[in-house]
Amino acid sequence: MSVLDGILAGVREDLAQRQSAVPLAELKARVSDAPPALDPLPGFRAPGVSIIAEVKRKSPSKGELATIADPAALAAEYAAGGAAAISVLTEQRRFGGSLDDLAAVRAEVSVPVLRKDFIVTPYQLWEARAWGADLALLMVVSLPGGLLEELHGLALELGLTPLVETHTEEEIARAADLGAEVVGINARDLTTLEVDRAVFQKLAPHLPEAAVKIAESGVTGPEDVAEYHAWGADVVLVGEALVRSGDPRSSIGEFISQAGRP
Ligand SMILES: O=P(O)(O)OC[C@@H](O)[C@@H](O)c1c[nH]c2ccccc12
Repeated sequence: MSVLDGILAGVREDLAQRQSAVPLAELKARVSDAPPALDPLPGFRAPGVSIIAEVKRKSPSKGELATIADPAALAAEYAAGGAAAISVLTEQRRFGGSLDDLAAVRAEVSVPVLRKDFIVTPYQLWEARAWGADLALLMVVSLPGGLLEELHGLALELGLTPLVETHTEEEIARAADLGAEVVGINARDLTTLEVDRAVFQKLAPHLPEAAVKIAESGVTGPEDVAEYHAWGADVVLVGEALVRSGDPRSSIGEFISQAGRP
């Protein structure tokens, strides 16, 4: 079983528990009372590079990254540093996240918030919207056949901006067929956990010209952000380097200014 298969098995078990605790009707009621979702596109399309800053406690490849007792406070630092959006990992077993983290971050920041999780069912999109997300991650690798189209359509219906994540040329072709407006290339291969930022360099030319292009993973410092930007990234998603930074607010400032330099 690949790493991804193992993660998805745990996701489905945890999902079953949540579904019995919180019926879909309850989520739908919350969604109908929810304020409109925020549009991330203006921030993503701003001149220079934009940063999505991630709240990430741990990962399958590195284990514990940071003790984040107050995700809202961290997200506030990210927003103060100029992050165009905040990514909140909500997968519990491997990443130590939760929907409570999402709700806490939503209550704190006024920039768009991404639910970063292994979303494989409609219920999880209703959860994302009910707990305040403005974007939801759709990983092409875990959405075979018509499921990608189904969830992409539902996300749009709910007012969520889908971030369609790819890692291969074939997956980019599927995202393009979808008409995806926001397409990420994850430098990390989720079946092996290997990270190679050059994957973005190689595949970026295949991204739909009109799409917002997002480079994900493997950033260790400002020079990596500048390189992703030079390779065509409009947006760079950073987790580990920020949760481990002593001063995430100024780290984000460096990422943005360094990439902006000619
Ligand atoms: O910590 P990094 O190397 O900066 O990576 C952040 C982010 O790209 C990564 O957490 C991620 C990208 N796509 C995902 C899908 C599921 C879980 C996690 C991810």
